[in-house]
Amino acid sequence: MLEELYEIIEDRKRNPVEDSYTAKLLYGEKGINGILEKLGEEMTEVILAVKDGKREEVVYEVADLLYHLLVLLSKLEIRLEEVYDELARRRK
Ligand SMILES: N=c1c2ncn([C@@H]3O[C@H](COP(=O)(O)OP(=O)(O)OP(=O)(O)O)[C@@H](O)[C@H]3O)c2ncn1[C@@H]1O[C@H](COP(=O)(O)O)[C@@H](O)[C@H]1O
Repeated sequence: MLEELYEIIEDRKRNPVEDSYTAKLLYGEKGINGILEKLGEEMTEVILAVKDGKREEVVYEVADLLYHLLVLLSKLEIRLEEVYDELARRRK
């Protein structure tokens, strides 16, 4: 799932169609700061949902957070495999 979504994001990077939220994030005038702002907001929304004990909202907000993390990785040209390799390196 994460790989598939990452590939769709990469496709939007190559072919930035006008109605794409992803393309707006990747090529917005705020640059990487726009993506970082959204990540901060989404992390806060996860924390608030956890504190409110709203399980369904936690799932929803974590999905938002993962999507925005993938957009960040794509912007920085970091492949998911690099993150997987790092996790594998730490595995005990
Ligand atoms: N998985 C996602 C996804 N998750 C979250 N979001 C967007 O992230 C934003 C979350 O922001 P907020 O929580 O602040 O909600 P909001 O108030 O609607 O957002 P803003 O108006 O404040 O930006 C929403 O606009 C969501 O639509 C996503 N946008 C796109 N995707 C996937 O990305 C791919 C490419 O989509 P497009 O870029 O739309 O073509 C497709 O496979 C989509 O399913």
